[in-house]
Amino acid sequence: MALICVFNGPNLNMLGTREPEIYGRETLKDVETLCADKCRTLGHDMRFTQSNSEGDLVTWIQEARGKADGIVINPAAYTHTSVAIRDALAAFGGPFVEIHISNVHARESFRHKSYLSDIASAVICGCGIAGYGYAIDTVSRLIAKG
Ligand SMILES: O=C1C[C@@](O)(C(=O)O)C[C@@H](O)[C@@H]1O
Repeated sequence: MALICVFNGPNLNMLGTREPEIYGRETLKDVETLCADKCRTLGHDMRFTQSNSEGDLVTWIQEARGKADGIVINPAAYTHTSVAIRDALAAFGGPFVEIHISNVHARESFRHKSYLSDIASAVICGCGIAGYGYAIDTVSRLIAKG
């Protein structure tokens, strides 16, 4: 049994009411339920967290080192700005998948740049919250491969 951490960045606590035409009407609780069901089906433990603070995300990634087997992360706006989150993920050592609910490449040009994508095992975007399930499937497969 593996441990998969699912980390969520700023404003994702407002899912469901935040720009629903872009992010849909499902809440972060719905995302958590989807991820928990997926991890249970695959036989994995899960830690699911959200923070509006960059430092919390960096600390959680550091804490995952040596404890978690893989990470699924939606860094939200920090995707486009954070060298600190990139550095923490580079030091993690295991597979991580970057996920975005919306298709960031079909949006404003500042969202086309990610500080993480080139070191991620995979990047999923534009699939809605279903993308979290695909990300967990991918991380699980990579963990099994070793
Ligand atoms: O907050 C978010 C959410 C997002 O990561 C997504 O899931 O589509 C896309 C980001 O550009 C944005 O800042």
